[in-house]
Amino acid sequence: MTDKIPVTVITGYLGAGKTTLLNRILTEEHGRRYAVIVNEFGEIGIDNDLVVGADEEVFEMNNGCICCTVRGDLIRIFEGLMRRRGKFDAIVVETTGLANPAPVAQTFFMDADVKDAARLDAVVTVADAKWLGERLKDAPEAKSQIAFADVIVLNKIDLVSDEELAEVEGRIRAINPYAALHHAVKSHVPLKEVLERNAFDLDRILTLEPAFLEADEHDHDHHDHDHGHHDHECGPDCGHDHHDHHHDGHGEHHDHVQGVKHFHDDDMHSVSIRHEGEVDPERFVPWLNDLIQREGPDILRSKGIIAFKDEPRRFVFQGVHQILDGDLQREWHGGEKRESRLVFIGRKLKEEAIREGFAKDVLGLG
Ligand SMILES: Nc1nc2c(ncn2[C@@H]2O[C@H](COP(=O)(O)OP(=O)(O)OP(=O)(O)O)[C@@H](O)[C@H]2O)c(=O)[nH]1
Repeated sequence: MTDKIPVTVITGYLGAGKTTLLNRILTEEHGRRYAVIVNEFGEIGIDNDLVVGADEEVFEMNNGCICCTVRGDLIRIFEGLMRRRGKFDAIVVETTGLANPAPVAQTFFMDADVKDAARLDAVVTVADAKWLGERLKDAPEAKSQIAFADVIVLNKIDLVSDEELAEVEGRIRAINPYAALHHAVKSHVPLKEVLERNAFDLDRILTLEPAFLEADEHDHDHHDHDHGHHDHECGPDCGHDHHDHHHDGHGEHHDHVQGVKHFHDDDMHSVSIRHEGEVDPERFVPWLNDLIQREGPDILRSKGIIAFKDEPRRFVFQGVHQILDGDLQREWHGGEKRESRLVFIGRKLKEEAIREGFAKDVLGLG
């Protein structure tokens, strides 16, 4: 797994700050060499001119917005890149003009050659703090981009008040409580928070946000519980769960929970399941496959770490819509609790049915 080239997919709504982030990646001193694939649907290489001072080569995909074309193009470009392996350390795909990052992300699970050579490191969604709230109401693709994210750069915070920021962050968290979230001006985030994070090491995703998970599972309707405090009410020692909240000298905040209001999104949300113990792979795998086949159009992302009976290694899976990928990875450590945790993020998920299915089909209860 480690010798695979990490691929970062940057997505986000029109004008959110993706090119600004890409420029940062290409110009900042980080000692790494990035190959960049820019996705210019129906446009003629405008972004190329905006990518300043890049030593790296920029590959363009000019085509229509159709999944197969995207995959075909990406695979072709990717194969070309792979012939020059050794010239770069990682790949960044910017999906400008492509509302839905699914076909790009799926390529890394579907195509055998691509899968052997590369791994999807993270989907990074750049969001416009000023306009995201509106776009979440009227643009389904803006919502999907939030749901897909492993990392969210909440950009343009210079244009909003603290209250507006708390609101938009709350709305993001209602859809995706799992992504690492960074506030930014001009997409200024420490690049180590965005690139080569191995965000698919699900340990982080499945353990970092317990407060949000609890809230999401049990407290949908209470907008003013513990996490609904405003900044001025909540000092550094207040005891609320601030996670890794810190300043890095540029005014950005990371994984910022403080002051965030809690919302429920009627349309897009997440379901997490935690089973404190092992499961039988003979029961689990068919259940998961069946669920993903049935509900795949609505499940945008699925992720999990599973403790299989009589198996010393952890089974780790992830998926984009119906495309699932999973394998046995490292062994469970001595002190580690053998438990199974799964997360589904999607549209109008049938939460009760998913839970009941897990209890009945996997655990054999009821
Ligand atoms: N006020 C403010 N403007 C910003 C910030 N970040 C980017 N911008 C501006 O927003 C505009 C859009 O930024 P881009 O980086 O081109 O956004 P994009 O997501 O690549 O846009 P498309 O490629 O058109 O989808 C530019 O004029 C940027 O200078 C920010 O944090 N604050």
